[in-house]
Amino acid sequence: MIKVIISGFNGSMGQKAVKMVNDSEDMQLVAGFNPVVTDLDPKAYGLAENVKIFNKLTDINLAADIWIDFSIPTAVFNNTKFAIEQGIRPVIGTSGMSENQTTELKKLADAEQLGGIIASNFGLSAVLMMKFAQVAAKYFAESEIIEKHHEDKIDAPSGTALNTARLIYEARGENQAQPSSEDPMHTRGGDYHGTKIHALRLPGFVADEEVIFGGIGETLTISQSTSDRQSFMTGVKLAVHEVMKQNQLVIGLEQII
Ligand SMILES: NC(=O)C1=CN([C@@H]2O[C@H](COP(=O)(O)OP(=O)(O)OC[C@H]3O[C@@H](n4cnc5c(N)ncnc54)[C@H](OP(=O)(O)O)[C@@H]3O)[C@@H](O)[C@H]2O)C=CC1
Ligand SMILES: O=C(O)C1=N[C@H](C(=O)O)C[C@H](O)C1
Repeated sequence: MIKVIISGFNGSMGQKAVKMVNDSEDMQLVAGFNPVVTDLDPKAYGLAENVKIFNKLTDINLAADIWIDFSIPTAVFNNTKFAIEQGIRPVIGTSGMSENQTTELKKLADAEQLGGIIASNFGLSAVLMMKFAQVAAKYFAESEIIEKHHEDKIDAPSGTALNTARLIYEARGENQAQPSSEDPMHTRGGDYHGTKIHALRLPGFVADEEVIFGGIGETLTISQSTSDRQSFMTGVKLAVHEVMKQNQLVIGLEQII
C-alpha cells in the first residue's frame, strides 16, 4: 500500500485528491494537513476514523510514502521542504513557487535520492498544449499567452502560463522576441523573456489557456480548456505511481508521460 498524506486536503483540489486516493486499490490516505483547521476529527471532513488530521507540520509523526500538496502559494515551499526532510516523496500541484525555490527543492530531494514531482499542471490537455507550444516556438519568434481562471485563484500568472513561457523561451534559444517599451498602464500584460502573459480572473472559468504565435500574415493559436478539476486526477495518480520508482525530483508532468 502506498501511504499518502494530503496537504490542503479540504480545498477544491484536496478533496478531489482524497477521493482519488480512496478509490485507488493500492493507496491509503493516512493523513490530511491544513494549518487553518481547528477540528482534528477526521469524521468532520467525511474521512475514515484512522485518517489523522494535522494542523502543525511538526506534529506529523507517522510513516508515509507520498506527500500530495494542493495548498497555497505562500506555504508550498515549506511544506515540500518538510516532506523531503521526512523522506516523504512530494507530488506537488500547488502553484506560485519561484524558479529558485523549485531548484532548491530539487537539490534537496536529489541529494536524498528521493523521487518527486512538481507539476504546474496535471491535466493532459495543458501538458500537450505546452509540448505543442515548444514545437511552435522554434518557428515563431513572437507569442503571447492568455490564461483565464476562476475568481478565487490567488496567484497570477498561473503556474501553467509561467511554465509555458519558460518552455517557449528555452525552445527559442537565440531567436527571442523584443519586449515592448511604451506601456504606462500595463495593458500589455506581464513579460517573461519577451512572452507577454495576460491573466483573467472571472467567475465562470475553471482553468483555460491560449498560446498565440504570430508571424508575417499568419497566427497560430494553441488552446486548452478545463471545465472540471477531476481532469487533473489522472495525472496526479500517474505521478504518485511514477515517483515511487524515481530517485530524483522531476519538474513537469511532461517529464514522465
Ligand atoms: N498542478 C495542477 O494541476 C493544479 C494546481 N492547482 C493549484 O493547487 C493549489 C490549490 O488549489 P485549490 O484547491 O483550487 O485551492 P483551495 O483554496 O480550494 O484549497 C487550498 C487549501 O489549502 C488550505 N491551506 C491553507 N494554508 C495551508 C498550508 N499552509 N498548508 C496546507 N494547506 C493549506 C486551504 O485552507 P483554507 O481554505 O481553510 O484557508 C484550502 O483548504 C493552487 O495553488 C492551484 O493553483 C489547482 C488545480 C490544478
Ligand atoms: O488555481 C487553479 O485552478 C489552477 N492552477 C494551476 C496553475 O496555476 O497553473 C493549474 C491550473 O491552471 C488550475
